[in-house]
Amino acid sequence: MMKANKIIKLFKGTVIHSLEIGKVEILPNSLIGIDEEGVIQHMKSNYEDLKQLEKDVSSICINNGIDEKESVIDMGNKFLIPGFIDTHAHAPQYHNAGTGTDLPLLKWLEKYTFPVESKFKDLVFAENVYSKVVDRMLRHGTTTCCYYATIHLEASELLADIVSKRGQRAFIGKVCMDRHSPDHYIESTEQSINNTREFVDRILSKGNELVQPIVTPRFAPSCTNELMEALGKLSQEKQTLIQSHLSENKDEIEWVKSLYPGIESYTHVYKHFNLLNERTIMAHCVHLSEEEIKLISTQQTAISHCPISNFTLSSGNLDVRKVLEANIKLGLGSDISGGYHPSILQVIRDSIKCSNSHYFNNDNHTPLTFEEAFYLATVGGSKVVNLDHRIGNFMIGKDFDAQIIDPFVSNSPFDCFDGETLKDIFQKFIYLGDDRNLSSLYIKGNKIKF
Ligand SMILES: O=c1[nH]c(=O)c2nc[nH]c2[nH]1
Repeated sequence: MMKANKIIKLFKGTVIHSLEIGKVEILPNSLIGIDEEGVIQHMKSNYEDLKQLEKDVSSICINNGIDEKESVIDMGNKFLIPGFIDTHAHAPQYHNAGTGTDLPLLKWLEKYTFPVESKFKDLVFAENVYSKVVDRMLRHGTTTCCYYATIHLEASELLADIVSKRGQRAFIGKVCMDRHSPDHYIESTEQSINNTREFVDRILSKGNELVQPIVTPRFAPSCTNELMEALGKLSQEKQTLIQSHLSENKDEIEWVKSLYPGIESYTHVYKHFNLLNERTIMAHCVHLSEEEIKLISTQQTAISHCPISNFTLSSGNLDVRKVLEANIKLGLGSDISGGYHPSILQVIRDSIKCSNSHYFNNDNHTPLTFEEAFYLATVGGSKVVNLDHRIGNFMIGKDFDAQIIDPFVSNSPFDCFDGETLKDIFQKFIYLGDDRNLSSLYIKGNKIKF
């Protein structure tokens, strides 16, 4: 049984969240109370009698010894939604976001991505880019992010420190690459193993439960067997999450086939090295065979769907319906900077377009609805990072990771009209909203500056 702590803050107004895929609950006249740990202790909705709501506000304030004027946030005609969860982003690549959109994956890595990542050995350069990317993610309502850093130990730790300072919830990975990488951006096997262990220990020793290390073999082609094996063992020993890339681009898949002629498939390569389990997040997964989908499902591995990136690098389109039908954990990723936009709202829109494009070629594909895409950006993401008991929606006992959205802000990118329902306004926000609509942001109950 969860201990009910003293409520220190109340949020009054419309709450919108998902409890199950495809269903968005729109709950006017709601009351959410959080304790000093930022945990939701009270959640009641749909008061028909507003006097009763006010009575409850007063009695909660009296019972918890808090001042009504200071502790109650009346959201008025704004609404509360869960923070977005970005399940795949490359923090250093934010430097390049919006540029270098003309090449497919392997050429793009060589021409644009490795050169910029190699600059992160310079901590001044790193601090500038990392401060900006974390601030930008927060401004777009991303309360939890799975970040790739670079191969550099110190700069990766710096990213974790910046994230901690800003109060974001995140998984941070020091990238591992000990082969098929340029001379200016490669580590020895020994360096990669030792620095990853050191990185994991350093992050864990900081004791910030919101910021966790994640073991990060870049992708199978850039890691030797010895490194892959060591990373599988390390993540098992430390019980960390694992993130990598899988089946994004057809040339990449052919390359993996040539590197591992004896192994059944790209997905089986990760399985072979104990890197495909219930703590793993695989980005992209665009070209999986039926066998590979089955294996991912059996292993309870999660997929991060990155449609902006998949369109931009001309990688292909993930069939989300197939993934959902296989009962695979699925969330959304910006994949900065393969994906050019840091906003999960933009990723939601492209996930719907991606699914629609499947439908053009296959009548049996039911296109993703905006309600489903919103679920993937919130609850879906929470399952991907194995934190669905803590975040994703506003159930009692979960942490309060939330965005207060103002659809009527003076410079709003969309207009609302008389007679529109809350659902209409919410849908307009999903399709047309942006950071101008973000009024306040909370992570584990803390109000975040952005
Ligand atoms: O979209 C991607 N971005 C990357 O940085 C990367 N590295 C390997 N595979 C990758 N795919």
